[in-house]
Amino acid sequence: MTAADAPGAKPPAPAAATSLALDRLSWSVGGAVIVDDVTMHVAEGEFVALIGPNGAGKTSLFNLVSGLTRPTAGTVSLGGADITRDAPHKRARLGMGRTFQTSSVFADLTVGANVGLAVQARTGDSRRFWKRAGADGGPEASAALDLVRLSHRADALAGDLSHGDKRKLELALLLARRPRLILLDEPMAGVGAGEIGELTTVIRDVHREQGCTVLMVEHHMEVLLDMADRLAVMHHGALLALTDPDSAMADPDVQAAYLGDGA
Ligand SMILES: Nc1ncnc2c1ncn2[C@@H]1O[C@H](COP(=O)(O)OP(=O)(O)OP(=O)(O)O)[C@@H](O)[C@H]1O
Repeated sequence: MTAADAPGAKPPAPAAATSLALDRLSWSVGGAVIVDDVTMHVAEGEFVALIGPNGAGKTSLFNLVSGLTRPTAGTVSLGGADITRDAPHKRARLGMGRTFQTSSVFADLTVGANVGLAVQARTGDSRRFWKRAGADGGPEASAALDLVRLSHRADALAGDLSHGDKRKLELALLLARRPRLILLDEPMAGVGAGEIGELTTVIRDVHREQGCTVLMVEHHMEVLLDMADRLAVMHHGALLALTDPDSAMADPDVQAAYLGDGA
């Protein structure tokens, strides 16, 4: 009898199912290989940060994941379903949500109405939205605003928000669509130093409380180290490392890539 067979022994924890799977993914333009044979599996609920020097191919890989561009080779799967040929809106319906480096909020609407519209876009219930939009966009919008710590700004015009608060609003817009997988494209870009700490906390709360999978591109290394389960390090279009943050930062190849002599 092994220890695992002993009476009262706990069964081994089941391995988490794969959320996002990229298999041998490549993308070439005009003869240049921009994404080079990337294989990466992200588990349900995992937080993976995609890092790498400028021009490494991070945004290009994001575009392949979200469907903005089609790979020249390889596959993208979500929850086991092959979505390689699916358009971005179909991926969104399957539970993939993405923020962009440029803001996508309606500047002339209130914060609450922006989130209310996102809820309505999911439920398709325009009557319910317009009935409640005047107040705060409805209870689901309020819950999303609470989670991103923006409830106190529900009546403000979205265009009047600081960069950091706009990023929180974009997260609330994503949450309203109830994604299984969130793609965050440089959420700290343009955000003032004083707002980075709170935005980091909000992203961490969203990940923990919603239990969704997160893939995030970010240059601010200091926020990633205690946030991400694993770092995926890209260099010259290829995946150089995919491991826990400490191991990734200690990897000589990763250090060389950041110093510019890792070619
Ligand atoms: N449509 C395109 N046509 C030609 N080259 C492209 C195209 N898109 C990206 N590239 C090139 O591919 C490389 C990777 O670009 P990408 O934007 O994916 O890198 P990145 O890692 O996101 O960089 P950064 O950190 O600076 O945002 C760059 O050399 C870029 O010039």
